[in-house]
Amino acid sequence: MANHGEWQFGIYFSGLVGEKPTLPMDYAALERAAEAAMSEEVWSYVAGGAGNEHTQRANVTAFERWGLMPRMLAGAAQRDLGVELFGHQLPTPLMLAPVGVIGICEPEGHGDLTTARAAAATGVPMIASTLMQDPMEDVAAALGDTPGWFQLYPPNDRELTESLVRRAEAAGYRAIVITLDTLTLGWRPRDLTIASFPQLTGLCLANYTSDPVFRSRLDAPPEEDPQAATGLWARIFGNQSLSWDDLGWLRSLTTLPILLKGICSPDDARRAVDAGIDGIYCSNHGGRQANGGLPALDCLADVVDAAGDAPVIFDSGVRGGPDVVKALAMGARAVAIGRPYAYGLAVGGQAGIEHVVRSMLAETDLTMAVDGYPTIASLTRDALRPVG
Ligand SMILES: Cc1cc2nc3c(=O)[nH]c(=O)nc-3n(C[C@H](O)[C@H](O)[C@H](O)COP(=O)(O)O)c2cc1C
Ligand SMILES: CCCCCCC(=O)C(=O)O
Repeated sequence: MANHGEWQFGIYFSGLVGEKPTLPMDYAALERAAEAAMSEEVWSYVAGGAGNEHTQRANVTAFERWGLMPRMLAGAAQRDLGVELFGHQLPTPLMLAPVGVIGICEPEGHGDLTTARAAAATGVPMIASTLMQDPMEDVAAALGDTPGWFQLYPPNDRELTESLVRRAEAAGYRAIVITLDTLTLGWRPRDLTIASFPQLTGLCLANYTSDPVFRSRLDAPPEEDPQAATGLWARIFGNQSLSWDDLGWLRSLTTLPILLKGICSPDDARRAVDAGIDGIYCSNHGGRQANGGLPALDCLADVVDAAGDAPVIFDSGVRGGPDVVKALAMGARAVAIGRPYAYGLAVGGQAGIEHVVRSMLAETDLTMAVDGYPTIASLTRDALRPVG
């Protein structure tokens, strides 16, 4: 079992003293290193967002509009970052958001397995995307004891949807995250310019090509006719007619907790909880889908209030420890990162993801130490003030 405590600031820092770090120590440097490490196609796809990327930038700057109120003599010499989620105790509130196509961020093309190994080494749960280069069963095995959740893009084929959910359950994933904000792809000018998207997604269909229902829909096995498999995937991927009426059926497929990802409206959060959904994932997909919308952070507090007792997971724009702390203070139960760990993978493989995760946790821990918040429960909205 890995020493998950390695992220604690004192331990992590002592490992760095006396050595010039070989991996970037701040987000801007990480971005520069990732751009240098990736091909133009991969960089455009991963770093890019919808439209002129206003929402993507606003996701990040929204955190600058909130300041943490430092409290003195608050008993924060020892911190406990543990949180409870669906009956499981997690060592920290950080999670790895689903990043489909992450295999393209490393030359060998097994980025999903590498991510799972980094998750296992750090104890930070991974949310495995439907769009992976390795089947979900292999990724679950690489996670070991570290929790994995399965992110579902519900296809336009009920039998296939059911098969994917049952496989996730059998493989040991502990929750199903249904992404609702990408039933069709957003307007992404960088990808439209480079026209690389079809080739990139065609590489990430392992969960489909390994599925008996998907295979039964093809005249020839995907190994013999990959083009037909990609064509079928393109036809069934997006279920744009999915509606609130389908939630009961999705709920009936599994006893695992179900979360809905892409929820920014408090009305939607309320409706989801009323429909028996167990958790809300407040996110605008890192600004990759709809441009011109609100920064996800601006939606978080209302979504938390509407969700009642249901836990809320947050992502979009989290770039460092203080952002994690602010989202928790707004009421998120856990906070996920997307691009930061994809960049870590590109820059340093498994060690690169671990570095990004441990740095973010060390900075979260240190922020809580310096600002006087010993536990996640001590972080309430009272810890936040609008800047200016
Ligand atoms: C390259 C890339 C691929 C993504 N693929 C998925 C996916 O397969 N499923 C999903 O629900 N979200 C996906 N997302 C969105 C992330 O889960 C997350 O919402 C977003 O990255 C958070 O914003 P951040 O990148 O600013 O941290 C993807 C994001 C990126 C950058
Ligand atoms: C046709 C839609 C593919 C979605 C690919 C993965 C994803 O979510 C992303 O943001 O990119």
